Amino acid sequence: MEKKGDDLSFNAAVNKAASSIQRFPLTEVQGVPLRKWIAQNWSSIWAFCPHPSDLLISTYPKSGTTWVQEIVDLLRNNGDDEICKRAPTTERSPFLEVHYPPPIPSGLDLLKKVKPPRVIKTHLPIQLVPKGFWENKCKVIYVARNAKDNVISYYHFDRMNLIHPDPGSWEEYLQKFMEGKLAWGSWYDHVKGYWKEKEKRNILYMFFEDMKENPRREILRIMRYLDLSLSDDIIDKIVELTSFKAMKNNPMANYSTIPKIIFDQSISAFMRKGEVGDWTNYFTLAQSQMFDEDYARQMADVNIPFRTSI
Ligand SMILES: Nc1ncnc2c1ncn2[C@@H]1O[C@H](COP(=O)(O)OS(=O)(=O)O)[C@@H](OP(=O)(O)O)[C@H]1O
Repeated sequence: MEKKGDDLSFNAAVNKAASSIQRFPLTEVQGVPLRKWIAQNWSSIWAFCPHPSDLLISTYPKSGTTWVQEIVDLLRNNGDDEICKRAPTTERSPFLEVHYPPPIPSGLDLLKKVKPPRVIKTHLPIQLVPKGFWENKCKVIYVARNAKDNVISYYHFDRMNLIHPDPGSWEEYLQKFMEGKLAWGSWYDHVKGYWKEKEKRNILYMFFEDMKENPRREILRIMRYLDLSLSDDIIDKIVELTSFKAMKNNPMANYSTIPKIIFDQSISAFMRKGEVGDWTNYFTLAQSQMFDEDYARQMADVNIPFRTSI
């Protein structure tokens, strides 16, 4: 594995790797399309063994990962926003599988710099999560978002994320989502995989829509799952600090530290809208009907209570 990146700041390392940064096609790992650098480093990712005290936050991309990462960091630090501004999300809560061209540090490099109990982000579907998480009985928070808003958010993200394949037209993109061809594969398999295992593996399964509807209630759910106990005043403060507006304006949470040659936020902001129901601004009636029919087929074996409006 590339080690040189450890001593370089992220931006300096990105500059060094600039000529290798481009929109590459995805590469499959066990049938799941992933970024090529992740696929190339798959054996070291699969071999990663967490500490039993580590917490995994898992999501299909664009489901509310960053939001829950911020909530967890604040809960673990008693609502102290100064401590939670010590570093960007990417360093406070490293992204397990992420790899870039060298010398940019990988998620595994960043994880080595943080002492357990760590908060680890992943987008891996459940069958690709390294076995050590289950063997060590790590806690896992899974966040799911309704498919229609999820694909809209992902479409805008792929427009500005210059290391993902070009999203093409919205029409084409929607098709790729339904066929499981976007990075990290099928949304349908992802949300179902964790849903079916949630009791057996003690996974806290959350919904983006519930968090929008009643953030306080959902923050308390996370607090209890983490065996923490914070005062009402501190919970109120965390609700405020993790509002969409506060996080959009927080440089340590809004991904503004990622250089423009990777995330070009002049195309679309990482903290874009943060709403439920934005899909109605994009899906035509025909697309919505076609999507719903396909959704019913792909989700026929489960009954996950997704809401496309609140
Ligand atoms: N605090 C808060 N409140 C409401 N919404 C929020 C919040 N933080 C992030 N977001 C929205 O979540 C979307 C980004 O998802 P992720 O953090 O999962 O992205 S990533 O997969 O880690 O790249 C993205 O959704 P869209 O705005 O719909 O694109 C973010 O705006």
